[in-house]
Amino acid sequence: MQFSCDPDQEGDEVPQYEHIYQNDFSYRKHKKQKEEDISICECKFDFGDPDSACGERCLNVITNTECTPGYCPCGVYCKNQKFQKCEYAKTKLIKSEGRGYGLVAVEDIKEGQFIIEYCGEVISWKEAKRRAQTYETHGVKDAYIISLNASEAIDATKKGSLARFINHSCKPNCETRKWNVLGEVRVGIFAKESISPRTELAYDYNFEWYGGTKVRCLCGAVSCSGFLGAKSRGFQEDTYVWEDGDDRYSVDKIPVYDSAEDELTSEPTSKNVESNTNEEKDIVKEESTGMIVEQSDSAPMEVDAVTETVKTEAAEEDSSQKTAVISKSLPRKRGRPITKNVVKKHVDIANVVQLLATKEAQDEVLKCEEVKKEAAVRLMSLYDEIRPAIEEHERDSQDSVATSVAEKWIQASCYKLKAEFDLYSCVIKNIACTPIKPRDSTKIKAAEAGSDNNQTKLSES
Ligand SMILES: C[S@@+](CC[C@H](N)C(=O)[O-])C[C@H]1O[C@@H](n2cnc3c(N)ncnc32)[C@H](O)[C@@H]1O
Repeated sequence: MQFSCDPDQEGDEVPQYEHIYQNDFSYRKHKKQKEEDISICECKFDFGDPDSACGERCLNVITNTECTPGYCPCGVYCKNQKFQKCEYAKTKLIKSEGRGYGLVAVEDIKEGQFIIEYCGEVISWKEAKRRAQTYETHGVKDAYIISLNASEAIDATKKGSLARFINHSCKPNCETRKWNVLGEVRVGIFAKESISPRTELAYDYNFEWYGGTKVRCLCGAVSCSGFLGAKSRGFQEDTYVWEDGDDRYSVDKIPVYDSAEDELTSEPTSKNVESNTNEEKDIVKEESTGMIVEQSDSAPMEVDAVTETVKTEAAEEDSSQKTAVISKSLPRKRGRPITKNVVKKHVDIANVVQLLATKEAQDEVLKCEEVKKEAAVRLMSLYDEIRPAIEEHERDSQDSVATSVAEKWIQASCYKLKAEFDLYSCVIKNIACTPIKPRDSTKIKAAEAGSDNNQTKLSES
């Protein structure tokens, strides 16, 4: 159904989208929860203790799983069906300064409280990327696609709940959490702290920037990172001028999109336009904005099979808890190494081998080098194999990389490190213990005159 968000504001354009209270599954069927997959808690309802009905101590609550009606021992008293029953906090749609619409609390919200579900169309990642490109092409500035799981995203651009209006903040009072509801993963907005009425709700988008316009962040936090997606890998690689030991960066040439310029009105403060009670409402509309939903940034895995890279200090940024992410749709450049404060040390094995006088020593070093190359190739191809899992983890750290995948990665990484160690120790051993091959007769004579044949001459290299 369609509803108008702003019946009172004459002359204002109002957002046009279809309001939904449940995710839309046009692209695939909603999963049917199998009986053996239903998780039944051990709560027992006690009339004298209302908290006994699936509160904080409920095993399902602890594991972010909603109880299944008909199976919960607390029956109708079960309090762990908030997504299913749309038990949202009272909120109101407002015009936020410089950032289009936003959502504010209209009642006291407790820390940890479920506020609203982020509903939209459940689509594949492939479709999300395609749509993001299309939205961008059509000049859609706002992004409404967020990550759902390794293979799917939620697009609230055309169909969504009021959660689609929650803006980003670098110091947010809300966060996204994923819950398992009747066999499907659903995304909820939860309070990170207690929130008083008339306070705007905001969560950290962990926006991943892949290219295109850079949007100035207007969250107003003291710790604001300046741009949406500024903490993401793509943004930093594109924007920062890295030099050894120099953390300064240049933003001079960034073409900036200031969302304030797109404001429909110039009213400086929020104005209420709609509330999110569960009544059915008509939607208003307009082509919605394009955005892309991709993964958040986290410490990247680096694979460098060509040069030896020695990090002098941590190049990756802090990979603190990341939640949902919305980003531009350009494809990520894989395998692009982070170069901040990195010193490259290249050991030319061909040169080393030429120094060695005996064939045995040369063969030993060359064999170790082969093993090292194989280990690097193995790690590379493993990266390709497990990339979807890693990328999902980077997008959303709530989806942890499966143990089997992590084990494979650790094993291959250790194998590569050991191969490198073996190569370098083999080089050192042979340089130290093998006669150096003379390069010309002058050097031979000088060597014969000056020292024993067995003496190591590292300086002649
Ligand atoms: C999910 S929508 C939020 C609702 C949006 N304000 C609206 O009117 O529909 C995300 C978009 O809102 C804008 N936005 C959200 N937070 C912002 C912020 N802190 N600074 C600037 N723009 C922001 C950006 O254009 C972003 O792509």
